[in-house]
Amino acid sequence: MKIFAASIMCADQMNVLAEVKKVEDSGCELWHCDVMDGVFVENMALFPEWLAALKQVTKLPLDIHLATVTPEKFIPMFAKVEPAVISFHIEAVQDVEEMIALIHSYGIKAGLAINPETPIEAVYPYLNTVDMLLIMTVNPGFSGQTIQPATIQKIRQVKQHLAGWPNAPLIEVDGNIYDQTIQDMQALADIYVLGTSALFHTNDQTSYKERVDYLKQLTD
Ligand SMILES: O=C(CO)[C@H](O)[C@H](O)COP(=O)(O)O
Repeated sequence: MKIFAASIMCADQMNVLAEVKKVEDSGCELWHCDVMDGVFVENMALFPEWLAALKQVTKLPLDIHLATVTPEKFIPMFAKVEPAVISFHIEAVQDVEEMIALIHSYGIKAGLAINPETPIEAVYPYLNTVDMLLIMTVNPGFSGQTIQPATIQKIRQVKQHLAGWPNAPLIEVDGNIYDQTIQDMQALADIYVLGTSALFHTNDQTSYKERVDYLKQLTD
């Protein structure tokens, strides 16, 4: 069984408490939290105090994705929120190992995020030290985009590369994840981020729990 993470930026921001309850009852096991700085991506989202407030009202752990430049500035700020994992972008740093060590120094799991255009081989030197690989299947920044199909081959390739590794990092996928793309990924990922494509702001009348139950059986 795979893990599903609900993307909090996609929730109804005027009814966050109700959304928290519905997501907690749905079988999602993580909150995916996109932090956007308006520089690395052309959008802004989430700040430490907001996530600290979320942490007060939810029992689900936080999975923070820094879609930012200078993650070395943001990691200490967001470490205070005590998330389960912080991911940063390989495209945003010179010294990847240093950033992984900085996250680990707070006792937090480290994730390495990669954009659709970056060749998957770029992450290979770090797969021994990261806990999670976040493969963006759309360009980060905005919800509601269409998957870039070539990213599915990247997931397949890294999964083959990791075959047989005893402590392989978990593979998380984010961007336009829904029935069809989950099936196209053939259960290659470990963590699926659900945003507007499958969970929030859809016209689907079924409950979040019914949707997550259905999506989970597609990953078996
Ligand atoms: O990555 C993101 C934005 O950059 C969000 O997590 C994303 O919005 C996920 O969901 P969807 O693509 O279904 O809206």
